[in-house]
Amino acid sequence: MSTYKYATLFLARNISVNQTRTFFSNLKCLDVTINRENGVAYVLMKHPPVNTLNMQLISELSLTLSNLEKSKCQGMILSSIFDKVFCSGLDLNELLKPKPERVKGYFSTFQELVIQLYGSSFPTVAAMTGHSPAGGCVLGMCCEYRVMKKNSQIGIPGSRMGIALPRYIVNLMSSTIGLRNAELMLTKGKILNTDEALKVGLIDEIANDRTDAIRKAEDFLKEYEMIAPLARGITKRIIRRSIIEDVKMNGAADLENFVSVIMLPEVQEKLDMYMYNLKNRKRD
Ligand SMILES: CCCCCCCCCCCC/C=C/CC(=O)SCCNC(=O)CCNC(=O)[C@H](O)C(C)(C)COP(=O)(O)OP(=O)(O)OC[C@H]1O[C@@H](n2cnc3c(N)ncnc32)[C@H](O)[C@@H]1OP(=O)(O)O
Repeated sequence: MSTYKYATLFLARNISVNQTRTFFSNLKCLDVTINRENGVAYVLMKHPPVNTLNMQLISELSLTLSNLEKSKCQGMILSSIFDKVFCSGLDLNELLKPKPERVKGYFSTFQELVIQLYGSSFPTVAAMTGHSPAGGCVLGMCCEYRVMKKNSQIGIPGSRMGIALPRYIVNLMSSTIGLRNAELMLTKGKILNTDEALKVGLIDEIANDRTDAIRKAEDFLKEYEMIAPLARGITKRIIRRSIIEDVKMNGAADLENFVSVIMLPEVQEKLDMYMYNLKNRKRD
């Protein structure tokens, strides 16, 4: 991200550039900055054009989370440098005509990222600056609070593509919006607009634009300033334990099962068609 863009991002919220420090400078798909005053980390995805979760972005997110845990950061805002898209989900190129070992490694790295983000000790907010389909929705659900820019879309279209989602994703959705809403949403592979997402509780607030999304995310984190981090972290882990333990127990079997489904000719055909439609659809 250019210095100008940084300056506008922080000055818009009365934080001087001097109050921030770049946490890592050698990441290709992320900008990670920490506000020295309050210890909040800004993790901004910057993998053009639409933050597709390729192996590099997933690995950098994972590395960053490990380092933030070690650095005792006080909170994290996960966002995107792009105004229209938060994250376009998993890289469909990884799912098309895949080699079994490669695709297994890919899903297992994503699964580890989900556990890491969902189980992080510090508070997390997703400032979703735009569309958040599938894997983008999953990243958001792993955070404790979600702010999404108006006129965006969010959801997981797995069923529409003939793919049953792994159990940990279904559990994550159920714990976010309740069993009934999760059933309706996931069995239909439904994508919601911002208002619908707010109504079912998939997001917590709507933002007018990117700056507003970041400001609302900061306001959420501010509420924790007077709360003891240890007590907060332990409570979060207790609440989140069942999903994390379930992934640890059943994640490997889920993965095997899921990979064999992805390799089925009929699923590959659907994915191929999906990709074709994506490349050839009318842009708005
Ligand atoms: C969907 C279920 C699959 C099941 C897999 C299960 C995995 C299990 C574990 C995880 C569970 C959670 C599920 C995750 C699954 C996924 O994440 S699969 C990916 C699903 N994502 C999508 O369907 C999003 C598709 N993209 C869009 O709808 C749009 O791109 C956008 C709304 C995000 C942005 O629109 P716009 O700004 O108009 O950009 P585009 O011109 O469409 O895109 C630019 C460019 O990027 C390519 N692209 C977009 N998304 C992806 C992607 N996910 N993978 C690969 N490539 C992608 C797009 O084709 C364009 O390329 P060209 O410029 O045409 O070459």
